[in-house]
Amino acid sequence: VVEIGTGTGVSGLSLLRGMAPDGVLTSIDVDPEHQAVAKRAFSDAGVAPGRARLIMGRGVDVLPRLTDGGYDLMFADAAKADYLTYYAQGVRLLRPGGVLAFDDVNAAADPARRDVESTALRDVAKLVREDDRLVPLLLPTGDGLLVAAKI
Ligand SMILES: C[S@@+](CC[C@H](N)C(=O)[O-])C[C@H]1O[C@@H](n2cnc3c(N)ncnc32)[C@H](O)[C@@H]1O
Repeated sequence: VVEIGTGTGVSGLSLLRGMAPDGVLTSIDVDPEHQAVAKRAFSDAGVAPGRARLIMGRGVDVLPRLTDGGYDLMFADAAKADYLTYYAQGVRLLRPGGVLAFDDVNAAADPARRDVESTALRDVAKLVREDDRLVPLLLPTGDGLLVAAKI
């Protein structure tokens, strides 16, 4: 699994709990303090050190360095304005059958919102919907989780 937006590790712990026992979480965040808190949360929860690979940096800079087809799931919960890059990189990173997940997409549902983040979220939702390589699904959880399986 690759995650963009480690935060304090709440989503990372859920992802780790849902993964195979030997599954590895690669989690990216620009903020070293957030990653330090997440690292502690993982260790307090008994996660073996080798199962969580925390990479500090911007998603747009780190994702291109990761291996093609090497991941089962990508979870995006970081810079909304960069979601277009997360989408393009995510399709490359997933193996067939893998899943892309974008958090907070309904935050941009109002077309009157024209800020960079809202526009990027709407653009990603449209691209995912129209992408023949993906089967999308919008889950009404929180601010909306856009999920798409790669076929
Ligand atoms: C909403 S929080 C993530 C919460 C986390 N996924 C969870 O549920 O526990 C967003 C995180 O994205 C990080 N972030 C912001 N811009 C980023 C960027 N350009 N690249 C990577 N991480 C970024 C922030 O430092 C913050 O920790």
